[in-house]
Amino acid sequence: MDAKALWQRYQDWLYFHEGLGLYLDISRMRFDDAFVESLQPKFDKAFADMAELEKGAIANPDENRMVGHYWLRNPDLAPTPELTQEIVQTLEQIEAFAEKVHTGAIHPPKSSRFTDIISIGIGGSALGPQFVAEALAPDFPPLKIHFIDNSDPAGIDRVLSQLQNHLSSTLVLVISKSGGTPEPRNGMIEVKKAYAGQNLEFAKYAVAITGADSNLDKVAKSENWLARFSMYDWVGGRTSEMSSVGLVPAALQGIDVRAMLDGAKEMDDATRVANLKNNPAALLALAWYFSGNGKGEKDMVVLPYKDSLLLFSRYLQQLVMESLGKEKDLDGKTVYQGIAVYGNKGSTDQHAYVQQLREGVPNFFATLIEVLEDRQGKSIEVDPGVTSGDYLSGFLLGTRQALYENNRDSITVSIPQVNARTVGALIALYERAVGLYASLVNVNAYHQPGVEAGKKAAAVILDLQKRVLEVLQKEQKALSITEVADKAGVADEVEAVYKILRHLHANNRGVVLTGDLAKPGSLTVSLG
Ligand SMILES: O=P(O)(O)OC[C@H]1O[C@](O)(CO)[C@@H](O)[C@@H]1O
Repeated sequence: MDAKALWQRYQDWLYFHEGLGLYLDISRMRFDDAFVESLQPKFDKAFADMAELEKGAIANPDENRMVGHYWLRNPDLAPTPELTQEIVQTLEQIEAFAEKVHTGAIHPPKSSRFTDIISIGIGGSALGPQFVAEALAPDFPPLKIHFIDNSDPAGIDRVLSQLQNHLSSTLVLVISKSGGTPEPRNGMIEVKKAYAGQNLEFAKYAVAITGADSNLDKVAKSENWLARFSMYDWVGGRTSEMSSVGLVPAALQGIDVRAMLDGAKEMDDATRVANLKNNPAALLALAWYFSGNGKGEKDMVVLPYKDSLLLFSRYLQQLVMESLGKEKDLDGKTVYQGIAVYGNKGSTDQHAYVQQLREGVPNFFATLIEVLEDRQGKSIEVDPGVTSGDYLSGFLLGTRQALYENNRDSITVSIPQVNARTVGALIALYERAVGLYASLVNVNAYHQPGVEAGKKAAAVILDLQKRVLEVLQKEQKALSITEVADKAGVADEVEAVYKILRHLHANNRGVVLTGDLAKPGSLTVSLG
């Protein structure tokens, strides 16, 4: 296409949301009108599915659940007055709690103010709060947030050692929708121990954000924790940023949660429009479908050209991949769906993997996130008439152009600045795009059977460890790895047995491996 035709295509396909000042440009995706027409029936169905979902249909049939994250930013849409009231009241409770913490009306036993937060959670109970903190927390927040999002002992130690002199003024948020996920449970137990080590009564510092009557809720209730906020079963983990999961940490950090909800609501209104060209989420879904042939054949590379949006790509990775990455479609047919998402930030990645994007295997499409405002206030010139922001903008435009010239497609999303409204809008835009795309490819976007399978597999290994230790205790003599596996009744699992023993050995857990480490089959193991 010549420059004039491209300029025309740009204008033909440009979507602009006036209230949010948000642009979406899919002109550099090479679909044609016939393709768009061919998808129209699928879109008609996707819009109808979405309307049903918003009305409270069981949109997650496997878990027999409604999917209601849209009601969080427009409670009047909730299917019953009780739900509407609950959403409104929870928001008020969150704001009142944050206000009391900020003024010191709620304070720790040995200090007049809380100064820090440890947020313990994983997946959707961490990624949204992390993204929003990075994007929106003020430079000097009323409370500084720290995250524990793994069962990594060294990672937990790092957070605790940074806070060792401030634990007495650190609030702990334990966030888990199910209240039974092992990683946050482990994090909570370790953090609790650290508080006990400083003679601090954990319950006076701890806040639970979890489903009513979950294990976590029961613990928090019986130990009389400082506060409990409930998480609804009709909000999925990866779409929970605008529920108490995201709003409690955001409000505590002084982020304008109402503005975030407003931005999301405005975007929801725009993405509810049952007209492809006037609906930015539908345009995104169209572009994804085109690029990957409706089968995820191309990866989505997300490049936000703004440091504060660094974690957007990681946030989207869960939202897109956990929602769309499914073996079976809604009719039970094996489809292996999904779209792989990765990314970091532009223009930094120019000096990392963009080399491959520009010249290497063309198995992706890029999404460039542009922020029109360079910084708050004036910029100095780094060259005559040129600012750092001009460079960043130039790198973005240059990358988009170079990719296109080498037959690599891209989408550009532009927002006026990074603020609570635009961040809320971005989250809502992608939530809806994922929902629509899921309808186009006929998968359930709201369950995660693969993750459950992974959790079960980990439990099997922990059970194996128990049996292996029992054998060693009973035998009280050196054994080969094969003998341990045989005696534990798991001859088929000899390799897993070896790895468990190696891990215990490496951590001085009373297991000693003797022999040539390069030849695992020759090792003997004993308790030492
Ligand atoms: O909030 P929970 O129940 O601890 O779950 C954490 C995460 O685990 C998953 O269920 C599976 O990874 C995610 O969907 C969820 O965000």
